[in-house]
Amino acid sequence: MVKVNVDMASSFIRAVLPRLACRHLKIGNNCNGRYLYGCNKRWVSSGSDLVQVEQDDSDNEIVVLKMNVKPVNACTAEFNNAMTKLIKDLDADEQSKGLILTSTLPNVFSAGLQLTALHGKSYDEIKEYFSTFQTMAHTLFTSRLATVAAINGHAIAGGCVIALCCEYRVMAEGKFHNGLNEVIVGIPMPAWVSAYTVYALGTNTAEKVILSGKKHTPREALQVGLVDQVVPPDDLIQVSKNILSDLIKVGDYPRRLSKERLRKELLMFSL
Ligand SMILES: CCCCC/C=C/C(=O)SCCNC(=O)CCNC(=O)[C@H](O)C(C)(C)COP(=O)(O)OP(=O)(O)OC[C@H]1O[C@@H](n2cnc3c(N)ncnc32)[C@H](O)[C@@H]1OP(=O)(O)O
Repeated sequence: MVKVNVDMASSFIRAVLPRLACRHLKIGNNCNGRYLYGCNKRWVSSGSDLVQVEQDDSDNEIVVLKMNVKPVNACTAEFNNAMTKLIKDLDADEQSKGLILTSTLPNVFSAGLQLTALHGKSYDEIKEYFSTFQTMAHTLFTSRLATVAAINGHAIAGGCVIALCCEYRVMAEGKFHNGLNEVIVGIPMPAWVSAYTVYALGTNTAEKVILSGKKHTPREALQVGLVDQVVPPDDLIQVSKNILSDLIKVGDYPRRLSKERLRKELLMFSL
């Protein structure tokens, strides 16, 4: 489990918990299902239905992961752990080449951290919860698989971070927002999230995006580079599949090693 920066956790607790005390958020939590895919020789499962797994091609090369934490895909600890397990299992499965990350919910990709997980919790419990999110993000960011985020709705704060961990981001047109609003909700941005954002957007734009806390429309998100493409909602998955197919055409070994080399300089923020 990765360590969470103590200053960040403590500022978060001071800044945000009083506001949370005023809200009573509820969240759905389904933990019964198991999702199998592929032929008899292999299977991957999150051990829960918080993430649904779909195989997408006869060669078992592409997997679609659908976040499924009603009502807004807030990242519960259970969800973070399920995602981490799934991505690690896929990484270990040589047949798997790429994954598309999307959501089962019609208008929300992810609302980020589960704010209710922080209310009334001890400092150590909050640190532990943060580390489940960071471990999940780190696992996705460093996955050997080609990764595409198919953003089918709002991607806020941690939801935007999950998308930034992917190599390519496609967003559906619509009345959705995409952004890093941490400073608005009172969270000093953790260094590792800033580093991932700089990696995706470049320093100057990342600074503007992070310090403004602005929530962008899909078109605005495209302009600042939070997403690479905006498409009609009905085309989202097919476009994502086409992109992923192109990404995995490249020889697996050179691609894998190059991705590792490109991203490894950021690992210091994640260990
Ligand atoms: C380890 C450090 C990482 C640091 C970086 C990450 C930080 C974070 O992620 S902080 C989280 C910041 N997230 C947000 O500010 C998003 C807040 N939510 C929204 O803006 C909206 O809910 C929405 C745009 C995502 C969806 O809007 P809408 O479809 O209108 O749904 P509602 O607002 O009515 O929400 C439905 C339901 O869900 C509850 N809820 C919303 N967000 C969260 C959340 N993040 N955690 C837990 N619960 C959440 C909301 O309260 C509603 O509950 P009920 O009133 O009980 O129906």
